[in-house]
Amino acid sequence: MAPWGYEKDNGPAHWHKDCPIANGKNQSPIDLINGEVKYDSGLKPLTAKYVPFSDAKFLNNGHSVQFQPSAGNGSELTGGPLAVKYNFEQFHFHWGNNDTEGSEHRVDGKMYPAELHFVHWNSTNPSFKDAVGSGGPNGLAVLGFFLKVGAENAALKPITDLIPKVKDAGTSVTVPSNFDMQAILPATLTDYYTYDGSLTTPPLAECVKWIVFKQPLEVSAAQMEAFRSVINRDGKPMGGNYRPPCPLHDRAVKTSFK
Ligand SMILES: O=C(O)Cc1ccc(OCc2ccccc2)cc1
Ligand SMILES: [Zn+2]
Repeated sequence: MAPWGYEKDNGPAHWHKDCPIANGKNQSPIDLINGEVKYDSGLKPLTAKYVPFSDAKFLNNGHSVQFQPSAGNGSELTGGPLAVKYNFEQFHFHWGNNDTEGSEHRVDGKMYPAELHFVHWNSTNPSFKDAVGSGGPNGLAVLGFFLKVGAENAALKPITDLIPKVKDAGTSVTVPSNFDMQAILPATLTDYYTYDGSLTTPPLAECVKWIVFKQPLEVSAAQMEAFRSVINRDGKPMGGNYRPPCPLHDRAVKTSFK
């Protein structure tokens, strides 16, 4: 199979051939149906402590644009449904070619124009890749933020301003060391959905504690257009780099809010 992607000939319907877990019972993303979620008063806010990175790249890997530090620097996530500390690994985006599509998770069937994922790995493992292969749903913790079109997002502007420099697959650029990743996050990380799931791209490992925030972040129309100018490995617009929702099977989706 050609390297996986989101086109007709290599998209989500093909992924099971290389990754049979694609048809597993704990796959992501899912449609978050408010009538079927269960409030859990034990779900406390999350705490993300992000330290500015001195050496990080913003890159186009052919299927997303991704902020990737060269090494850990003590940036970590704790609290919420998490039993231990998770180390920050990377963040990346999924988006559509118009404002009616683009997010991976959906809420009562509604898609947002984009979704931002902050990926963290369970610090009881020696590395990110070990955490992916550690078995069970506690290897990674991914924070999902829906993006909707509205005011310009000043915290994401240093990143969206770099997009023209990574228009083509395989390109990357150094991110200025004064980039403040913490500023992207809302002040309090309180209202979220959480469930056990998987990577939403191959290898589709079922190793993820998903934490999807109810409140979307806003980005301007110009910032959305910047994402839509990105080109994938086949020279086509990368927009549409989202996997459709997967069956919930017998999983529960819990909420930290009523
Ligand atoms: O945020 C997501 O879409 C989930 C997700 C998180 C991490 C991820 O890493 C891909 C990867 C996993 C193992 C080895 C190499 C690369 C792939 C998908
Ligand atoms: Zn993602």
